[in-house]
Amino acid sequence: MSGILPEHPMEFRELEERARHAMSPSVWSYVAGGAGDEHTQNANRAAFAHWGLVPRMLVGADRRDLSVDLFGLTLPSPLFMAPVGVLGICARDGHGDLAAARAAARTGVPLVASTLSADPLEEAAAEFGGTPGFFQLYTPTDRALAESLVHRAEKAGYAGIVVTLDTWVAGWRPRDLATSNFPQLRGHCLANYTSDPAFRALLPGGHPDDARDTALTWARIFGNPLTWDDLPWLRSLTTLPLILKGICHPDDVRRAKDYGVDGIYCSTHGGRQANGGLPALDALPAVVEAAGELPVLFDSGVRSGADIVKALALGATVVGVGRPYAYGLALGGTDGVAHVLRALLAEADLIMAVDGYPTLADLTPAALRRVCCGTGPLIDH
Ligand SMILES: Cc1cc2nc3c(=O)[nH]c(=O)nc-3n(C[C@H](O)[C@H](O)[C@H](O)COP(=O)(O)O)c2cc1C
Ligand SMILES: O=C(O)C(=O)c1ccccc1
Repeated sequence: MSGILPEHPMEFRELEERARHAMSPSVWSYVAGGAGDEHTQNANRAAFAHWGLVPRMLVGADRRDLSVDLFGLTLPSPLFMAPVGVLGICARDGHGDLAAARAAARTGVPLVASTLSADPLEEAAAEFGGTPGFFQLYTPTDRALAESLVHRAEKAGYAGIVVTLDTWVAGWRPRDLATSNFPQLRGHCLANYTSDPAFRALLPGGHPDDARDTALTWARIFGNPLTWDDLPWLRSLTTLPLILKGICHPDDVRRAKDYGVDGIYCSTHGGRQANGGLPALDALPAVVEAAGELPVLFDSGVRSGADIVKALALGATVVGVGRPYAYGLALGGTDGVAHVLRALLAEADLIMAVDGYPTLADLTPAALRRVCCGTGPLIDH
């Protein structure tokens, strides 16, 4: 604050605005957009304004500890990068997965690497440095391919497998429909498939040289409408921590526990999949209660350090962001991602200092009050 201006935006609004100009219109509308009229996407954000942290004084919060234990790992902070399947096309050089992985190495903020990536999962893992990484699985209909992806992630050193359940079919996305634009159908971000022998075996010629064949084969096998009956098979694939993403109902949490999963990931996919749903933050308390000892990962609508603190107080073990770091990536590659993550963490840390909650253990629901009307509409553009 002594006169040197920051290179990257300090406010989410400006980050979003500048990212919009840095990205091509089709990438922008895919990343920024959501399902239907984006009511749920915006409600995800607005839900945070319905909670207020109650300041406590004379606590002596001059030192804070934001570290957290997750699956036996000690993370320096409770923030993570949610899986974003098009990081490759968000980055100017086409290697957004590597850039995000390098930002993870630099900040200690783990990346949940998407199945849909421009850089194969092994190459991303090689950039993690000492920071653990997680692999997000879109379970294909082809079981041999699912097994291959999980075993590759194990071999590459990933610390856990996140299985996304809410996206075996793409939601109703007017922005993408209006522009007839779906990146993977244009062959983007399929490196984990094209590098996999089990996927290659499904291609007409056994080789991914024909982009159209590759995209069509991908579209045919991408989405597996899993049921609870598939859970023993999924569980049998790995001894790594298994986390289910997209869980918002306490009964689903209890059932997942019965099948031996290690973590619950409460999310509404950033409002990209189903419109008209409840905000993820409103689902969180019941999910946390049902999860008991199991860690709860949370995302959807987090745009500030204050949002992180509120989600933690409502019981999240760790809190993820999606679009914000994708925007940082579009603006400034690894530096841009690290900037976004550090700004979020610095704000969370300062709020914990000023409001007198020096450790994560101090952040409980008792630190929050329900606020009647919030601050009016918050809209992602
Ligand atoms: C462009 C984009 C691509 C995404 N791709 C994936 C993905 O490949 N796998 C997945 O599980 N979730 C994916 N998500 C959902 C995110 O993991 C996360 O749930 C969501 O972005 C959180 O909401 P936020 O953007 O409001 O932070 C994607 C989100 C965006 C914005
Ligand atoms: O765009 C997404 O959010 C996403 O993860 C996805 C990936 C493939 C098909 C549909 C949605």
